Amino acid sequence: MSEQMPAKSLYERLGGVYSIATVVDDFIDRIMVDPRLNSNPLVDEAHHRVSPAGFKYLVTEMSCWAIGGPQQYSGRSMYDAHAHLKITREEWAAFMEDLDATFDKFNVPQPERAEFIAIIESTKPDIVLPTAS
Ligand code: HEM
Repeated sequence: MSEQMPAKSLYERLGGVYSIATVVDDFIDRIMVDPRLNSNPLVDEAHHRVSPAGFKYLVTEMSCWAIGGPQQYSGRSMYDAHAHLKITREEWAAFMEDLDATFDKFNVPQPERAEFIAIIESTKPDIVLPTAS
């Protein structure tokens, strides 16, 4: 790439909000019914309490914000949104498998996938707490 051409943000490379919202839509539909996640009664309760549309809105907004889009994330911090759910490492692994399945479905290219996953992984210490084993 020449020096004059600034690198495109991950947000731009993924196709902006219309593409990202489509990916989030598929992903949230997947995780909300995943028995490996809903076997945690706290997650199951929350998955049935929050509206899918609102959940998708917040996850889309956060995703866009985290990867260089113009959006401002207006939701809670990752710690505040998840500490009460006592999410385990096994549940985290299931969540990441669901994410892979969604990326496969939309043929998200490997470099973009890896960048996105690195951002998600950076939130793990706030979501999977040591007390949850
Ligand atoms: C095993 C992993 C995860 C599970 C089971 C999970 C589940 C949930 C549930 C059930 C809620 C609703 C909580 C409530 O209102 O009581 C929630 C909120 C949320 N989650 Fe997750 N989550 C996981 C990981 C992540 C990750 C990695 C991200 C993004 C990096 C994320 C982003 C969000 C956002 C943006 C909200 C909404 C926050 C708000 O209401 O203000 N989650 N999650």
